[in-house]
Amino acid sequence: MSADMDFRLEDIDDAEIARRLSIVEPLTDSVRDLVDAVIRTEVDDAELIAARTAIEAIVTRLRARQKDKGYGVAFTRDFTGMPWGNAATGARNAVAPPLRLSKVDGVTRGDVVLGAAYEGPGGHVHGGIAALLLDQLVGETAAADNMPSFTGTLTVRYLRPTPLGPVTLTGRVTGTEGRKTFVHGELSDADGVTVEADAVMIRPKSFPSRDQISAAITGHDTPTADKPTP
Ligand SMILES: CCCCCCCC/C=C\CCCCCCCC(=O)SCCNC(=O)CCNC(=O)[C@H](O)C(C)(C)COP(=O)(O)OP(=O)(O)OC[C@H]1O[C@@H](n2cnc3c(N)ncnc32)[C@H](O)[C@@H]1OP(=O)(O)O
Repeated sequence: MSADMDFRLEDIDDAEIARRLSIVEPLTDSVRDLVDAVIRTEVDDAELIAARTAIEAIVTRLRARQKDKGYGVAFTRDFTGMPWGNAATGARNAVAPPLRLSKVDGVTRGDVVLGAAYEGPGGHVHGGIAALLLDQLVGETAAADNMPSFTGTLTVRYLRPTPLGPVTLTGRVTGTEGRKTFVHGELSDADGVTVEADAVMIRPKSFPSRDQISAAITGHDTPTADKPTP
């Protein structure tokens, strides 16, 4: 598995990450807004056709220079990950709601608003979207030292329909056994839990160590703690 994974070095510091995010996040937000507008607009056909022409022109401009495949996962020298294409959280991915998770006292938590783009049953969240968010939640909950575990098994129980709107995710580790980490995750609306998940997360035996990734991206044997010169 590791052979296919796209790790690369972005030799930048925190200020440069913040600068890039300040440019791309508003762009991604605009595209997210576009998706929502295309779903909800009631303008006439001529306006829809005009919009399509304008959007196609923008796509052509953006494709003037582009990567061959997905964004991959870039790391800085001090091992800050930049998974900006990630389907649930990616800063450059308008498909991502986007989910932002943080860990406090062993609990991973995040709030996100799910709008029209995430609909399954009318007015309610698509079951696949709930599973996507829970998968990311259990992944980040199991991750240690910025090194991921992969989802081996994700069991999802839909307790009641989740209305579109604000939801909260919480996850906690319930046990470990060798390379396996067991995680429980919940997705809730204002009235309580709507979907819950239990996951077996596995640190693959073939996955490179942090030092090996560092060596691969920097050409050195060990990660350097030094920040690059801006
Ligand atoms: C990516 C780089 C990131 C850098 C990040 C920057 C920082 C970010 C930090 C955090 C981000 C988090 C982002 C999370 C994203 C969401 C998570 C996902 O969506 S992951 C994608 C979906 N999952 C897959 O594609 C797995 C595909 N499957 C595999 O790769 C393998 O099958 C794998 C790793 C699951 C197991 O492979 P083996 O070769 O290591 O496993 P063996 O050695 O056979 O078994 C080890 C133990 O695990 C059990 N096991 C194996 N497969 C299992 C399974 N599918 N379910 C349950 N248990 C399983 C076995 O029974 C064994 O248990 P016994 O030690 O005997 O007790």
